[in-house]
Amino acid sequence: MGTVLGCIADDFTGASDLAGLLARSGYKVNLRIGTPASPPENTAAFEVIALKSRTSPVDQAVTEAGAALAWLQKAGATRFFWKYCSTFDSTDKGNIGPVAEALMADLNTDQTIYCPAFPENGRSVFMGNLFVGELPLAESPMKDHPLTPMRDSNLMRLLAPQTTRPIGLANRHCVAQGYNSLQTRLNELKKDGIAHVVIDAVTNDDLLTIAEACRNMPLMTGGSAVAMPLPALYAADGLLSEDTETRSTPFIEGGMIVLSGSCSSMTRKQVAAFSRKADCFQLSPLDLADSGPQQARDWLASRSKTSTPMIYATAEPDEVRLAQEKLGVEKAGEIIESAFAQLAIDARNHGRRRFVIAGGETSGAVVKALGVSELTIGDEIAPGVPWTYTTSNGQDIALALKSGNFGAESFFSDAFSKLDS
Ligand SMILES: Nc1ncnc2c1ncn2[C@@H]1O[C@H](COP(=O)(O)OP(=O)(O)OP(=O)(O)O)[C@@H](O)[C@H]1O
Ligand SMILES: O=C(O)[C@@H](O)C(=O)CO
Repeated sequence: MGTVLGCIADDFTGASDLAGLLARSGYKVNLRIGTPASPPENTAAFEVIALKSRTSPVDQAVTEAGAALAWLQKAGATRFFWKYCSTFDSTDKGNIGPVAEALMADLNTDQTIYCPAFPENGRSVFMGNLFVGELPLAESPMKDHPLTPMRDSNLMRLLAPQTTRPIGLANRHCVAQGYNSLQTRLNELKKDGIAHVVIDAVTNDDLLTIAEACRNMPLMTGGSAVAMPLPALYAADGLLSEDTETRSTPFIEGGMIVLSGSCSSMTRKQVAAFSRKADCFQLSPLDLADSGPQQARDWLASRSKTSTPMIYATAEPDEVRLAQEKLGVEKAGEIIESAFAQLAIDARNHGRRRFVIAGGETSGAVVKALGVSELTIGDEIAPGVPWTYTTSNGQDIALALKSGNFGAESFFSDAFSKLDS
């Protein structure tokens, strides 16, 4: 039996989040960085391809997703999952809708679902509105995101400028009545020509109902949590030939480092907490634009191999706005990401082997720079953030790719303690 579920994620932290949640089932999950150039081999029942396309131009994101789909189809998959952020990170020119429509066309299917809910991380959807904790998305710190400020909480309205076909809702009352009620609602909406169905979910039980009702759709879309029940459902359907496996966590020796390019409110707290015990260097986009990353590189080179330094660009919203006004939004992001890419290579060349990276775009820049093509999923540090293992330049390394808003305040220390336990 080949791949049962083929997943395409729009960023690297999102891909490791999804792979980690699927891996909770014990079934093998492969996490590929970008679409492999060679035909599928050593495939798993669950394949996840990480793209760095969240903020790419639409045409590029659609082309990259199409190539990932074609590879996953060659691997044998007939069901697909399009993973985006649990806070629906996108703009009016965003890629969530266009990629979904392109995948639907390739798969010749008339309907898909949208469910970014992730109850373990406080994301819920009610009457089509996304909440972060108790706050509507547009009132949460996501309103100040550097690249995708979220200023509306209603998923139907957010999707409208990104799609060409009708959008509808299957609300919580329907989901709470269970699988049959949801299937009936989806069929009614399909008869009415509704291609894009936002589905409410507040609890993991809601997500189970949704996964049960949608598990055989050619395309599901959402955050990672709605995919989490799928392995057990496919196993019950007799679709999985292999047994579950116990994961072994390799011991990676060598120095540690934290690289943080996320400016989310949780990352800001994590950086503040870790800076009380770590040796730190703050990257300034304006200084980088003037004189490049040499100062940071020299600072890193002079750290003791046994210390755990943290380099961060993480800043308060006002500081971010100031840099963006001076440099432009894209340029500010790019300058920082390319500095992190260089610093990650330096860190590896200095013998550092255990990396905690905060932020999806930041993780994308670092993982690409380290020349990684695949990640093995290890133990979860916090919901949606597993340790992952790979090789870079012939060296075994461990990487934790932390989504901006995930993890407790003590996450960076928690991550390293987990490796030693
Ligand atoms: N001080 C700063 N000024 C301007 N831009 C910044 C600053 N610090 C970081 N950035 C940029 O902001 C973006 C943050 O995005 P990133 O995806 O890394 O974090 P995130 O969105 O919080 O994480 P996730 O996508 O996992 O939720 C990056 O492009 C980064 O380079
Ligand atoms: O869904 C989430 O919140 C994360 O996996 C993510 O996509 C962060 O970039």
